Amino acid sequence: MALSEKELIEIRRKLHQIPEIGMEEFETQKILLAIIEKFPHDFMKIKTWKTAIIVHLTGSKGQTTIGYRTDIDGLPVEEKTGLPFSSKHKGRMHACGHDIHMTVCLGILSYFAEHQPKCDMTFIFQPAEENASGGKQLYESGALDEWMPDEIYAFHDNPQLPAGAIGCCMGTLFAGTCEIHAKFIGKSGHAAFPHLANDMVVCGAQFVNQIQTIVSRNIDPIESGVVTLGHFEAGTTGNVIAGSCQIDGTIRALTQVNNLKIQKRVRAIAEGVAKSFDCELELDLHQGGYLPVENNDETTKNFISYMKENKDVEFIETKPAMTGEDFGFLISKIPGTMFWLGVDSPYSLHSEHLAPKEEAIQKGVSAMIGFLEDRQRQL
Ligand SMILES: CC(=O)N[C@@H](CCC[C@H](N)C(=O)O)C(=O)O
Repeated sequence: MALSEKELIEIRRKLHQIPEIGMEEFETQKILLAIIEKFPHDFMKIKTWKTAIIVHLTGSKGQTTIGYRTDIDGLPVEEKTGLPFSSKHKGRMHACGHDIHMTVCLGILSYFAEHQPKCDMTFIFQPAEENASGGKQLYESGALDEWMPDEIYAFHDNPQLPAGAIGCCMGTLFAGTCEIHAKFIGKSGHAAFPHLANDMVVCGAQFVNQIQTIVSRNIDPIESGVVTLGHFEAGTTGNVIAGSCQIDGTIRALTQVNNLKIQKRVRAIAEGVAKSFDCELELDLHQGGYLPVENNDETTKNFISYMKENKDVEFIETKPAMTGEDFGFLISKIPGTMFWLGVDSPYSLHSEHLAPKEEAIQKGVSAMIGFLEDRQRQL
């Protein structure tokens, strides 16, 4: 039997309690496999790659393969929702709602495992969306090759949209991102003798300030970009000059051209600051698979038109967002559509208080089963 709403909620709560960091999703994989194993296997094949699971359904007239992807990793966040089914893993939380993503994916899979699709279908449970470009790694491993989708779909939950609403737009949905890891290495010393040391707090502060000019001075104001430095660590106490400074952050831009432009400016400023402070610099700018999520024109036009016409779906045309997603890599290889599923929460993604509304799950499953059936009639 396809999973009922009650079963879906039970599964979501179970998954919510065991969040794991990217590429370490061993328990998550075990639970997912145990659930999938119970689905009918008449036309289903399963394989794993590291902590990923790939499920293939052979369609009755399978000439085209439709892909559907969920991510499965959690974040290094200490949960503070107070929910009775809060995370049991200290310092780990499904603070980006991937427990909702997995549950919706299982709901859709459970339906098609029972109702043979016309097209072949590949369901991808992908690790490490948050930290290690799991989608890119999986694609490049070749594990998808024999079941490679011709088109692919995925969603991200959105606390700002009503529970169960579907949001999407033509073109770019999410920004491309790039992690910044900068370490300035000078010389520590006594607070009273600055001339005998090389103070990396002052150096790091210069870097932070100069970085602020990139978006305001180097990016066309009609376009956009973000440079956020979320982590600054230097020194140990007030009367010791800090000998090193670690700064970490992230770049976001809606086009790859602007992303690369910002990366170039971050590098130039970091190198310039290091030179002017006569210190060493270790700089890592890491984009990995976090390319802009560029929705394909044909699949997205069709997706939006289905969702708008479906009376049971609340469809909201959204603007592009500066969130990143390594689905950007998969969608650069396979045409497809990414969309939002509303989960209505006053807290943002990555908040320790995020508590998505569970009524979104069944709504998301029903909307996607309807869409995927409609799509298969066209192919
Ligand atoms: C939806 C979401 O929140 N995605 C993450 C993706 C991480 C990107 C990468 N690790 C970075 O920090 O640049 C996001 O932070 O947008």
